[in-house]
Amino acid sequence: MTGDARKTAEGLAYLSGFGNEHASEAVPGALPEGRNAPQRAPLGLYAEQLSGSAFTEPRAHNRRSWLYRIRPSAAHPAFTHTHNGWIRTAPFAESVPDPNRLRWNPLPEPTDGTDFLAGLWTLGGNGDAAQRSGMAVHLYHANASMDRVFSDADGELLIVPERGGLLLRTEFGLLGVEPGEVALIPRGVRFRVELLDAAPDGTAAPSARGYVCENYGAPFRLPDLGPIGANGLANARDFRAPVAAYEDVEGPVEVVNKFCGNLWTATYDHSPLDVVAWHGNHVPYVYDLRRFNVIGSISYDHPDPSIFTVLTAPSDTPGLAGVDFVVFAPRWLVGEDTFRPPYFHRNVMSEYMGLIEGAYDAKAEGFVPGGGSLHNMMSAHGPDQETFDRASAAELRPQKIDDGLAFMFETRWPVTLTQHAAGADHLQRHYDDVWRGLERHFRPAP
Ligand SMILES: O=C(O)Cc1cc(O)ccc1O
Ligand SMILES: [Fe+2]
Repeated sequence: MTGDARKTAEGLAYLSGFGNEHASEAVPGALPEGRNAPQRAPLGLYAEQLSGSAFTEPRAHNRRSWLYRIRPSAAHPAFTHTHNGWIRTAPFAESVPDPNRLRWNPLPEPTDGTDFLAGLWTLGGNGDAAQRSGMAVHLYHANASMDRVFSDADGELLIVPERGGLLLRTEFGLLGVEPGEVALIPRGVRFRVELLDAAPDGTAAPSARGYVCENYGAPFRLPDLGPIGANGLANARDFRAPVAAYEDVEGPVEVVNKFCGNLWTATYDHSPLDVVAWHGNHVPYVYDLRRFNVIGSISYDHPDPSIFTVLTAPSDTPGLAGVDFVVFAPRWLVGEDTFRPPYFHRNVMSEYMGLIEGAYDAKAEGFVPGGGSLHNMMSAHGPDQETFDRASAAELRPQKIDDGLAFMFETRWPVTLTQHAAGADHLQRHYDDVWRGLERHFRPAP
């Protein structure tokens, strides 16, 4: 069930644009013309709608796709409850919400035969999946491709690889996603995660690793640009959706469905990745973070990191995100008479940060690729002592920050940890010490 022997993202075709009404057919004539549900769909296919928003939501936010498939999704046996592995779901009540600054090293290497789903490890989250609000932070590590198929009724999945490329076989077609890129699987869309080859000779990467934001709330969208104008930040045309590609497989296929926090499994007698044509706007996509158009201060002061928002999942309160996905991409710093790294701060929003490669400009050491930090609501944080000392004394020439790629999931509610994250061996025990050496410099008299 894992398809081609060699797994590479080369040569995959894509459709360009964010939120578009895309249309694609893997077989000419598979997509009906002029209507969604003809009496008999072309080529003997079944027509089916997948709704990602209520039917009646405003047109600008309405999301649905029409799928033309070999079998309707309804043709499946009953799901039975299975074990949840390391996956947990909001509401999170396993641990006492922690006001401390917390930082983790990367997950340990997975045991042999760990696929993406078995290697999905929930750090924590907020809200309530059944109420369709809030989010969860997960990490993953995997050294095997999935044979099974997964779908998440609880939310959309923003996948942020840190190590190893992934091939996502979805109902809508194939997406390749490498470290430095992100992929989004919309709520309810079925997919399988396979590991891309690390080398052209077909050698698979020893393991893949990364982060996942599970967004239970309103789907991620591009932020408004306000006075920035019509262009900039993540440009819509750089988002890529797959072209239709289908599996025509008869035989047992395990399908795992995450529903209100639990995993349910059923063995289908065919592959549900059997969509021959589709059209609509509830679609998976990939985005290369290096395409992000970074906008910042060209005069003085360090702007708030909202300027680096790639995608925002709005709440019911204007300007208040359920979760923002923010990237700290390569950029020039030119601020005059300015402390250039991130400032000291306390924030009503809660900040989970991860590192895709290199280093992050607020932390001299200890924040490593594959690791992560959590600065919950109002916890005091900012540059570590070494960064503060260096930046306070630095000569303010134009400076290129191009030695790392960090990101943040910034959310409106505190993140409560799972028990396994709160007690993890890879939780750093002395993170507070990075701010310990910040001495007083106050001199009341000049
Ligand atoms: O805490 C962090 O490193 C993230 C962050 C970056 C920044 O440039 C300003 C504020 C902020 O929370
Ligand atoms: Fe912060």
